[in-house]
Amino acid sequence: MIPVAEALARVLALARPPGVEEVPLARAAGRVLAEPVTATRDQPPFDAAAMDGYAVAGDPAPGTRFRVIGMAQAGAAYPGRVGQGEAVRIFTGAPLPRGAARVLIQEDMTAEGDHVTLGPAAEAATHIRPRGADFAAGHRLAPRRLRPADLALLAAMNVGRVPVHRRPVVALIATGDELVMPGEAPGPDQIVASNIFALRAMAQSEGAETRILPIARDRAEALAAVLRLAAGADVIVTVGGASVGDHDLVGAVAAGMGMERAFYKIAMRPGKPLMAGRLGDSVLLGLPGNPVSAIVCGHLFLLPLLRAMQGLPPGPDPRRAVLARALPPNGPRAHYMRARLIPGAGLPQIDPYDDQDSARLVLLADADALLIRPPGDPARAAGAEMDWLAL
Ligand SMILES: Nc1nc2c(c(=O)[nH]1)N[C@H]1C(S)=C(S)[C@@H](COP(=O)(O)OP(=O)(O)OC[C@H]3O[C@@H](n4cnc5c(N)ncnc54)[C@H](O)[C@@H]3O)O[C@H]1N2
Ligand code: MOO
Repeated sequence: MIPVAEALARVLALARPPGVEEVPLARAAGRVLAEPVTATRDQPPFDAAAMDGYAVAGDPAPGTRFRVIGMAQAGAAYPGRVGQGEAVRIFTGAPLPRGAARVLIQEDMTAEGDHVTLGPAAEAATHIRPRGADFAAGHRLAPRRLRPADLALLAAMNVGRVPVHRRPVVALIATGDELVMPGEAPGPDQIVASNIFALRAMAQSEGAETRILPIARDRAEALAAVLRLAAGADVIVTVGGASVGDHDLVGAVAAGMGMERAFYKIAMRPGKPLMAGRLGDSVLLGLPGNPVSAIVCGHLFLLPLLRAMQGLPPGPDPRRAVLARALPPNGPRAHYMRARLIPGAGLPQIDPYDDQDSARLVLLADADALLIRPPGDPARAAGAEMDWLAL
């Protein structure tokens, strides 16, 4: 059994970036930018009016009267120059006419015919957005997962095609004679395959493309056939058949197909029988079958692997909370305890469930967090500060 941190390091060492592709901006949401992108223009590209009103020269005193000599609107500049005693009717977003130093907002002006007069309590602001005030040519957006505002920024930078990391392809394989797919009719000795649906959603949330393969029955040839179907995936995730029972075939079958094993068994609860290695061009993650074990291993190993493959910090990043109740000493394996968070003024409180059975999906679905107890963690009093991971 190796420690969790070492297992994670070995999993990450298996990661190979799946490469870079260019996608249209309209399809770049949630993708990870692969290299810095540089603006080739200033925004705004000219000094622009920030309000509707009148563009004038100088810094006129209250009561000044102007002759309106023309109009500027967004998309159509006033071609001439504005001089003393003159004003150009202007609208938000319009280029500021030459000679203008301020935009007087229309609420401060009284209009009569082709003249306007500045009222007594004019606003001091110039209401001008200088050229390049948002960004100048050369502004760089650094690699990151693209959020909606990033897409608007790239659009404003006039970047129509975006270099992004290719989505890792994840093949998910449930193993076991006892399993049927949701919606099928389970026999009397059967249950419904569940955890692969959580793993699939988790992988998709990290930008992966996922394929759920047929359930592999508990015979070596059947498992080998499904593993062959997974060829070409960047990551193959098997669930179940990882432990020491007579029907736990994943390690032996994958080894027979040439898997180079990185490790088998980790000092972690749940998740002890985790294995990882390289099978052909794929990283193979062999997760334990218990629903909670598989999903917790997904948070701790699959998601960091997918993030690393896309050039992101792998995480997971623990946060701090205070224990809502006392805990006895922990054993030799790190324990990732399902827990509820109770928000408070400072750090939240964290309250682990009494029942930490790795088959309890109801509790996992109810939980907010995994409370982390390191191997050999001593007894803890209520109020102790602890690390946790978000679910
Ligand atoms: N003698 C020992 N027995 C077990 C050990 C051990 O060290 N010595 N480890 C236990 C631990 S810890 C775990 S975790 C499980 C993991 O076993 P496997 O990975 O071999 O998983 P299975 O035996 O195939 O299944 C365990 C459990 O989970 C159910 N299952 C499997 N796949 C799914 C799925 N896709 N969806 C929902 N449920 C699934 C399966 O029916 C079993 O109930 O081994 C312990 N035993
Ligand atoms: O440690 Mo196993 O992965 O829970 O029940």
